[in-house]
Amino acid sequence: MDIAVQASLFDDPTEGARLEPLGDSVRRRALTAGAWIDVRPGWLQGSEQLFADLVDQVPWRAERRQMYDRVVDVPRLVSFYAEDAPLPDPLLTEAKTALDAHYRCELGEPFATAGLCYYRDGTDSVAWHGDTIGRGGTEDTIVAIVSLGAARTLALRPRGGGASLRYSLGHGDLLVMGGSCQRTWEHAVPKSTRPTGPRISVQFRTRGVR
Ligand SMILES: O=C(O)CCC(=O)C(=O)O
Ligand SMILES: [Fe+2]
Repeated sequence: MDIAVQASLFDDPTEGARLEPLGDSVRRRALTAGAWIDVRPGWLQGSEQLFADLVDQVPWRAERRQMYDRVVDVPRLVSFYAEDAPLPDPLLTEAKTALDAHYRCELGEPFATAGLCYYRDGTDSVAWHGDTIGRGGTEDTIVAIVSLGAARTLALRPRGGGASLRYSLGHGDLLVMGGSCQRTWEHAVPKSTRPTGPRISVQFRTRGVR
């Protein structure tokens, strides 16, 4: 291929999105109580156009969510893709396939659903919670999060108190919560007072975990 043509292919944001191999590029951090976090920065490369397509094409809706004993408004937009629902972009299907291959032995089942969240700016957020609706409240599970767009903080803290951890996630980063993380730890995306660009997070979960 002509070098000029090749260069223009790489420059074209619509052609750019691709997944790096996972393999041993994933770093695990053991938390307390059998919880763990895997991190793979920059897993999804060149996702600018994918981000713009998802903003335009996903049927976003406002969220209300059960938080402890109440149903509250959550300041962000969401869209849920149930098991077998076609995902809004083939790259997300590819991501699910790669995560299935990487976690299948440990997880014992495939990822089934995809929850998409759209944080329009720093005032959008999600409060401290675990994904405990369904099996995540009683069993170990794995929730894999791919982050697109501007970086936001994902904070984690042990239930019952203790120091929190903060990860800056955007631009194709992968963070995976595993083991007892949903029931022994909580996570949140805090509001940001700094000017903050939009972020989309894609959470892959197993059947019966929300
Ligand atoms: O935006 C994120 O990365 C986290 C989203 C989340 O925790 C949830 O929707 O349950
Ligand atoms: Fe969550």
